[in-house]
Amino acid sequence: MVQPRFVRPTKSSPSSNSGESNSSNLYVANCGPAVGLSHDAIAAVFAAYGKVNGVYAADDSGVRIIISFADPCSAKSALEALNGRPCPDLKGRSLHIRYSVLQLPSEVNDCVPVSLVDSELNIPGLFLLPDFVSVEEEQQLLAAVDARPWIGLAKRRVQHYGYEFCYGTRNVDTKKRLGELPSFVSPILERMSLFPNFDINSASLDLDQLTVNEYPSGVGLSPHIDTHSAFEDCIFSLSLAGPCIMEFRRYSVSTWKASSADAEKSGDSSCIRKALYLPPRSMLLLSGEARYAWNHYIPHHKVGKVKEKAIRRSSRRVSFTLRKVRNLPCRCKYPQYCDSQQQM
Ligand SMILES: O=C(O)CCC(=O)C(=O)O
Ligand SMILES: [Fe+2]
Repeated sequence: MVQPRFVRPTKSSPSSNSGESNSSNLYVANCGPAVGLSHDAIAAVFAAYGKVNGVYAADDSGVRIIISFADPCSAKSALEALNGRPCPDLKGRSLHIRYSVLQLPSEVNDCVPVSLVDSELNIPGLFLLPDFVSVEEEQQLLAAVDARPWIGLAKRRVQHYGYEFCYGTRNVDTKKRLGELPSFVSPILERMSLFPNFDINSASLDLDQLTVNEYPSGVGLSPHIDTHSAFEDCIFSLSLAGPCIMEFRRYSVSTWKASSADAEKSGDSSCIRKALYLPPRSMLLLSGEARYAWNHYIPHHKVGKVKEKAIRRSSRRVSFTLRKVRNLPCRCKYPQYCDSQQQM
């Protein structure tokens, strides 16, 4: 079954009025499977306010969920009773609750024209190299990760090497080094200098963190900027097994907190949108402006349109995201998106 998609009501949305809403859906932060609270346990608490149609993961964090009530009055009562207070039946956790609205399929599918080459996007610091690995190397890399244990998230599977990536904080624990990167990525690391115009400081090329993502068809990734304080300038992503469309969004009004999908949900800031087709075996590099100021996003679609042709996602796409963990605060030129440079 396709999971419904929800967004927070915008200020101009007809369903919202000065923070009030007639939505029957609530966005609830600070509870979920990642803190030992099952969707059933959460549903039981909210059911005290009316019929609950469903509980859904709001994102991959495991601590943000959507409660869908049958009736808006139930949502209102639950919000008023539970928001901002410790909930004894949910391990005493304080719930942060807002209204959420169901996104219509037409809104989900409003796609931007998709480019096949990086230069067409005109985003400084974004590069795509097709055929970065051969078909044989692709098979070997897939076999190597398939021989190792996967970690199951709500909609996709992941593996972490070098340092573990924590989805709740979107950061790494620098004290928990898992070890060297596995030897199967060594040939890729040696090839990074193939990127043209490659005058980036070499410290950020000493890559020490690898996240392997396996996306089933139709599964994407919420818009985000990789946390500035977590990783250095260069972020590489190798696509294997299947293609995807990656969208890039630059929001005119944004804060670093907005990068964890909030920018998309808040709806109160306009953005420039561009999209690029990532074929299997290609390597993407996000650096400079592309890395620090643009959200990247993989739409949750099974079929995308590329140059008027429908492109069907294959049964899986596996990506290798290679980054360098940052040990000192970020000093980039984009303080509005930078958690290291926030004014208190
Ligand atoms: O799958 C990809 O290519 C991108 C993954 C990504 O953006 C991330 O792990 O932060
Ligand atoms: Fe990312």
